[in-house]
Amino acid sequence: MKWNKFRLKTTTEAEDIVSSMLMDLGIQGVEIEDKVPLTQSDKEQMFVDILPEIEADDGVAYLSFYLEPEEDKEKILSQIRQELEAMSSYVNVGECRIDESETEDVDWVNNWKQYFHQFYVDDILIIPSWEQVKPEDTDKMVIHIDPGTAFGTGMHETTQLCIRQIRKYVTEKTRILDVGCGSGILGMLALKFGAAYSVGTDLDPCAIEATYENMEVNGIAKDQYEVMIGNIIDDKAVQDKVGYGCYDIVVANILADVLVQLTPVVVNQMKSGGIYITSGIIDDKEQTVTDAVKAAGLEVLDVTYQGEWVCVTARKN
Ligand SMILES: C[S@@+](CC[C@H](N)C(=O)[O-])C[C@H]1O[C@@H](n2cnc3c(N)ncnc32)[C@H](O)[C@@H]1O
Repeated sequence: MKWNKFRLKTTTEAEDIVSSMLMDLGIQGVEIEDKVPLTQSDKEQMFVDILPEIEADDGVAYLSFYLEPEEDKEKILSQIRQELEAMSSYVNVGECRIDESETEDVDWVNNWKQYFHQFYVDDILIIPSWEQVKPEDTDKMVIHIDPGTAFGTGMHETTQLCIRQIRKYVTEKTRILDVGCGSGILGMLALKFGAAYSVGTDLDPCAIEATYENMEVNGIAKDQYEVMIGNIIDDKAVQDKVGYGCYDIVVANILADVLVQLTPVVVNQMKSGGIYITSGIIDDKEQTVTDAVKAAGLEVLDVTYQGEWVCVTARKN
């Protein structure tokens, strides 16, 4: 289907209020493009692993929205112009030029793929499953990834922090539990590092589906990596299925506030002497998570950092 795309030029000062006005007029989904640096809180709230490079802020914001061909665009644009006129008495709405174009099917689901290309984390080649391994890389440790709509390209700092800690502690006897497996990247890499067995859990059915697909592309059998849907924090059936006292490593790359609830539960899944690797922690929340880890009876072994993100590694003694 073809869509009419409209791109409204305004200011960063007015972008939120203009965006709300568009929504109030019944427009579903407004894309905001600006160059305002993300705050710590934005980064935590967004917690996505693909972010395009951002240039210096110039105060300009573009709001894009789409209308279906049968919608009365002249009526809607006229309402928008009236609202912008009224707003201009109390906020700098800027130029308010509205450019129109026609676009083919909007591929909301796959647009991110333009930002995901093969790259290295240390000596590990992480490659989208639609790209080819170059001849000079065939001797490398390679992991093929298509996260679909789940998290876990390996590009995010927190995933990389977890990868390094898993590699540090994994042995050939390791049974690892990845809570919040997303694309399955951590559990699969643990197996490539030599672990015996991985279990992944996630709340999100798309993550479970992506993990199965990535296992297949990477030649990982279902008897090496078991994937379970559900919330281990409060679902006893999931806790029972995952099992108690049987993991050498538990990794959880989830936001700090979830880790605080998760830690006292998941400690029961760990063997004595087991390692707990947690990331997803923006630096403001480091203390909150280390406090929760200690309160659950774990000994903090290591705190590592990349950008504004933190990884806390602890042991169950
Ligand atoms: C940041 S992603 C991490 C994905 C992958 N492990 C990585 O490191 O790239 C966090 C994942 O945790 C999942 N999640 C959040 N809360 C959860 C919970 N209570 N139990 C299981 N999964 C959870 C989310 O659906 C998401 O897939």
